[in-house]
Amino acid sequence: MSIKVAILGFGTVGSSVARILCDLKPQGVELTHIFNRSVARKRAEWVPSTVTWTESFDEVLASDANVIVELVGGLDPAGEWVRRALEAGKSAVTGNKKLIAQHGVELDRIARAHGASLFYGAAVAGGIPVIPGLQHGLAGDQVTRLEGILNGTCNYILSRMEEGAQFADVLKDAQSLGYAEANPSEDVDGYDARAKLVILSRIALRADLAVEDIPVRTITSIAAIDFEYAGELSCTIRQISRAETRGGALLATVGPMLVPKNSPLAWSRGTENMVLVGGKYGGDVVFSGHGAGGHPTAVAVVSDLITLAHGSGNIDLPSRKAEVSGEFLLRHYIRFVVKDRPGIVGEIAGALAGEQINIHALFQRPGFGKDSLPFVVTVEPCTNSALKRALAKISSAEWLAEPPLDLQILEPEEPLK
Ligand SMILES: NC(=O)C1=CN([C@@H]2O[C@H](COP(=O)(O)OP(=O)(O)OC[C@H]3O[C@@H](n4cnc5c(N)ncnc54)[C@H](OP(=O)(O)O)[C@@H]3O)[C@@H](O)[C@H]2O)C=CC1
Ligand SMILES: N[C@@H](CC=O)C(=O)O
Repeated sequence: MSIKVAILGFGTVGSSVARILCDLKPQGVELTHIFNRSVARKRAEWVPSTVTWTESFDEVLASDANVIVELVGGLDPAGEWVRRALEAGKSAVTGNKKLIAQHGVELDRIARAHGASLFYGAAVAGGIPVIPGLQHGLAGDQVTRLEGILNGTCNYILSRMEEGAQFADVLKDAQSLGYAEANPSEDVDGYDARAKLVILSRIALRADLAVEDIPVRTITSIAAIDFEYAGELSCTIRQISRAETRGGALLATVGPMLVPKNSPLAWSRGTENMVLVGGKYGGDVVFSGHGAGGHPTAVAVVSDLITLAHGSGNIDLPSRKAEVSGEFLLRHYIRFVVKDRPGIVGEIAGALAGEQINIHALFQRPGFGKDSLPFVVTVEPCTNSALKRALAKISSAEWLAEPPLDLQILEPEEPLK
């Protein structure tokens, strides 16, 4: 089978897809159209003259291109364009995790109803073949657990902060290198990773989760001092996404966590992503590689195009709607910054004891002024809600110089009692 391809969106990923198609010329894949707003400024001399540059989606829809590659991003108007293309019987390939997390099930239904296919291998973990790996390679297992690093921008920021860089500087670098989303809050506040976790949960756990049900935490509250205290616990800090089935329940969460330095997750640097998949029959499988950036992501898009050109469709793995709980039972790291005076630790211990939460350790580095003194309390495994109630009891204490930072510590979880 031969496919004619129209790329929608000639930005970081779209231009890399065009570049790879022009360089590799994969058999049966012909680039025919490039669509972008104000397209004249996008023209590149390395694109063959046979390719039509256009600002009109209707022109693409009316053309003989039978596959659209949506790399515009966001829900609107990109979602409407994908829907209209599928309804016209054209297949679609996209890297748009926001769209697939929220409307993937419905778009897949539309594709099947019109004899088309919908591929989104680039939507999770950039160039790492985790989606085809789950859809094909692990379809024969019963996956019960997903855990990993799903956002390259956060990993880039946190691994650079670990080396001493400042948050604002590294975020700027991530934006200029094309890793960050158009609105970087999607990355640093956890929404991008959450959308990816929803997609992976659908494929691997066969659970259809509502995006907004998964608790997310921002990485913007992490400070240099947290890497120092994390180091004293033989840990570093990474944005971790987790989902697992436990009994009848589904637990899921996204946010910065303390990761033991001997965990493979701690070794990931820069834009590397890593996904650990736990299967009932096959045990653990790890996927890793570059999760952001034009070329790695474009590899996933071009691989989807080659799969389509070979006439292969997706395996239908039905998912069921599932309710989410964020109540993992884990140790926590709590960093306080206080206006120092006697009795503070006693008040904290009292608030924790009121929720049956036991202190595990207490760290206080010398060398800080009394007006803004950071110290850390770690606690034995407890749920988020119990800890939240305990911290609420001291939230208006006059000695708090800033709200406490609470991070889960990633380690094998104690069995639920
Ligand atoms: N960058 C990455 O590392 C990865 C990105 N993705 C996903 O891939 C998609 C594209 O990302 P990326 O290439 O980084 O984004 P960019 O912002 O670099 O590219 C988007 C392109 O779409 C164009 N565009 C935006 N809105 C419109 C519109 N309304 N009409 C016509 N053209 C429009 C933009 O034009 P203009 O230049 O005028 O803004 C730009 O050329 C997103 O869904 C993203 O989440 C997935 C994995 C990794
Ligand atoms: N902004 C995203 C890009 C890839 O999905 C990220 O940083 O991971």
